[in-house]
Amino acid sequence: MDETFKELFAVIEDRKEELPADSYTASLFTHEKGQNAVLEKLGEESTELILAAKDDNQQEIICEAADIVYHLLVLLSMKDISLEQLEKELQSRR
Ligand SMILES: N=c1c2ncn([C@@H]3O[C@H](COP(=O)(O)OP(=O)(O)OP(=O)(O)O)[C@@H](O)[C@H]3O)c2ncn1[C@@H]1O[C@H](COP(=O)(O)O)[C@@H](O)[C@H]1O
Repeated sequence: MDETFKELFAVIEDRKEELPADSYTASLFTHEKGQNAVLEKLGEESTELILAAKDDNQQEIICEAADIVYHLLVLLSMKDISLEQLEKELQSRR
């Protein structure tokens, strides 16, 4: 799992750098709404996650959780926050 997060974050960082035209991730970095594009997505996906949980729909919960993790990593990258910084914060709470 650790590797999956690192690999996904590395792809997101690459997309931020290279901005390929066919990349959804790149489109979030160049969106006319600015950071609001990813913030709105996080809001929408959070609502969808809540609804999936209320419905006790395990598969839907997994999908929405994955959407949130992906968009969260995009937001961290947008704000120049590293995975190590997130890890450090989580470890400080142990
Ligand atoms: N993990 C993800 C990921 N999760 C969700 N999404 C996208 O997030 C978008 C929003 O999800 P929604 O549920 O709102 O779907 P939608 O109805 O199509 O939304 P709209 O875009 O139309 O508003 C969808 O277009 C999904 O494809 C993702 N897009 C990319 N990744 C990862 O990022 C990598 C790079 O992707 P590209 O940037 O597209 O090359 C991929 O290999 C994946 O590993």
